[in-house]
Amino acid sequence: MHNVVFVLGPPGSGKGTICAKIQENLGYVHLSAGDLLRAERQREGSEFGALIEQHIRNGSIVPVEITCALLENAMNNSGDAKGFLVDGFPRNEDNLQGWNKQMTGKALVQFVLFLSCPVPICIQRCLNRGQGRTDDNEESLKKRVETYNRQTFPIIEHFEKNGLVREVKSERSVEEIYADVVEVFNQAAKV
Ligand SMILES: Nc1ncnc2c1ncn2[C@@H]1O[C@H](COP(=O)(O)OP(=O)(O)OP(=O)(O)O)[C@@H](O)[C@H]1O
Ligand SMILES: Nc1ccn([C@@H]2O[C@H](COP(=O)(O)O)[C@@H](O)[C@H]2O)c(=O)n1
Ligand SMILES: [Mg+2]
Repeated sequence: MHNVVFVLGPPGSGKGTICAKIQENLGYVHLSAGDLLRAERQREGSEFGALIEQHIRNGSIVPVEITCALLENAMNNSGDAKGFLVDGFPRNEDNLQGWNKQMTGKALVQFVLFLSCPVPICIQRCLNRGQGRTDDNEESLKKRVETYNRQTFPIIEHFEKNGLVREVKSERSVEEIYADVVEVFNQAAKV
């Protein structure tokens, strides 16, 4: 059984940054759904490359069959891990249903780490990111934020109703955020 922490928040809220620190210090393996999709987009011979790029530019969500297969493969190929930080997933109802269908009995969701941050700050961070992402531009960001508000936030609310959400405000320095995140993981380890 894989232990899983879902990590959600608006685009640019710092999910990847904080997951890298958790992976470095707390023994969880970081799996970013977006990174896995970008790698699949680049893989020679992938039948999904063009479809993935279309969704990434439009800020829309790739069908779960593709994303969940990438996540499950990555988990199975990671060897023994204390748990997995599944960053940027589930992003919509299709992701959630597909995960439940494919991963029930194979993964246990410990909690959902929600990095909350005002959208204008998130947009500025993405525009300054400098990684050459095809979706870090004003037009794509507008669509990504819309997708977050319309499709992803309701998923966070769903988990909130089930008592699974641990919110950490991420409009602060990485050090301040990470200190609160460590506390969340310490509390989770006690139960
Ligand atoms: N607390 C912070 N304060 C200032 N800048 C930050 C902070 N956290 C992350 N950043 C910067 O903001 C940018 C976006 O961060 P990151 O890639 O971690 O976000 P993300 O939530 O994974 O975004 P996306 O959803 O687009 O993948 C990066 O350039 C990162 O260095
Ligand atoms: N569950 C997911 C996650 C991501 N995507 C697509 O990738 C884009 C980038 O994601 P980041 O988390 O790296 O920002 C995202 O806008 C989607 O197009 C997805 O489809 N499903
Ligand atoms: Mg990211």
